[in-house]
Amino acid sequence: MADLSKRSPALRVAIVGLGPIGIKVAEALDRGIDGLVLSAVSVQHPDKHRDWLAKLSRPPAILPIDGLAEVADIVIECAPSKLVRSIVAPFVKSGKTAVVLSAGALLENDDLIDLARQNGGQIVVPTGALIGLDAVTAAAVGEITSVRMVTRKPVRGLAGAPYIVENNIDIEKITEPLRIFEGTAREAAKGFPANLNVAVALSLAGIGPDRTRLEIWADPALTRNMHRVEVESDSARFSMSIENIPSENPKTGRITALSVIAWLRKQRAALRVGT
Ligand SMILES: NC(=O)C1=CN([C@@H]2O[C@H](COP(=O)(O)OP(=O)(O)OC[C@H]3O[C@@H](n4cnc5c(N)ncnc54)[C@H](OP(=O)(O)O)[C@@H]3O)[C@@H](O)[C@H]2O)C=CC1
Ligand SMILES: O=C([O-])CC(=O)C(=O)O
Repeated sequence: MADLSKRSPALRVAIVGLGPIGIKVAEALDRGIDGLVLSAVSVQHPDKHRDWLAKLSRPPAILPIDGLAEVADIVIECAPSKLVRSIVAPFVKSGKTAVVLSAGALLENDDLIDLARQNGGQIVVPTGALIGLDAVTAAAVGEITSVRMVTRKPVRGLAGAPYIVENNIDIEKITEPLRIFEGTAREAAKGFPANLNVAVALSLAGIGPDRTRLEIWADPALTRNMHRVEVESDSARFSMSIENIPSENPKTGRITALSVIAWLRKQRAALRVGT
């Protein structure tokens, strides 16, 4: 039988944003993840979510973002990228953990990483909609010579991106696959802030946002968001690809929420697999 006296108190988790990612993570926490409890959520329109939240077995508090650090040890950011700073700073400043899905925003707010370092906090970028960041971080312990990613998305998954608007690309009129972007992960984060967090996560795991190269294709025949990554290093050469089924938000792959749930399950697990 488990010796209950050896158990640490439950880690309190807060979620910002109840879009497709936040809802799935909240449901998983409410069903039960060993040693974790959902203490609070923050949303833009609380009235839209009140009924749903009341049906959870342990409804969390609905709080403004600046009230979360008082009631939680971990915050999961699954909200618009402009909110990353206001969500992450209070947690890492008090030595706590912030899980960031809008990874692109970390490039313009990289002082948050110093803030975490100085205060014993931690910023976690989960694998999210991508694949194989464990292999990329392992290869980066040695020397990586190149990381290339090719993303292919249905037109719906790219609509509204600033790069498309600024360059007057009429993606609705595309009838065959078209390469609409070629550049670095840093450039992609600016041009596609809600569509290419994965490229930034890959760059942070490997050789950084200025050396990670990316192509983006709009493909009207696709129904899935596809990412193919190729890595050359002094320990291994590998390529990986993933075909993501979109969630209710066509920009967000279903697997993203599952990646966060998998990370949460590891926090108090007796066996952790993968780095
Ligand atoms: N790293 C990765 O692999 C991936 C990252 N992402 C990123 O994850 C993030 C979340 O995506 P997704 O789940 O699709 O979310 P959505 O974009 O569909 O929803 C955003 C949520 O944020 C909430 N929100 C907006 N403004 C505020 C505010 N001021 N205060 C509190 N909450 C607010 C909204 O509240 P309300 O419902 O009340 O309007 C909504 O619930 C996005 O930035 C996306 O780009 C997505 C896929 C993969
Ligand atoms: O990176 C993102 O923000 C989303 C993405 O590509 C995906 O879900 O496949």
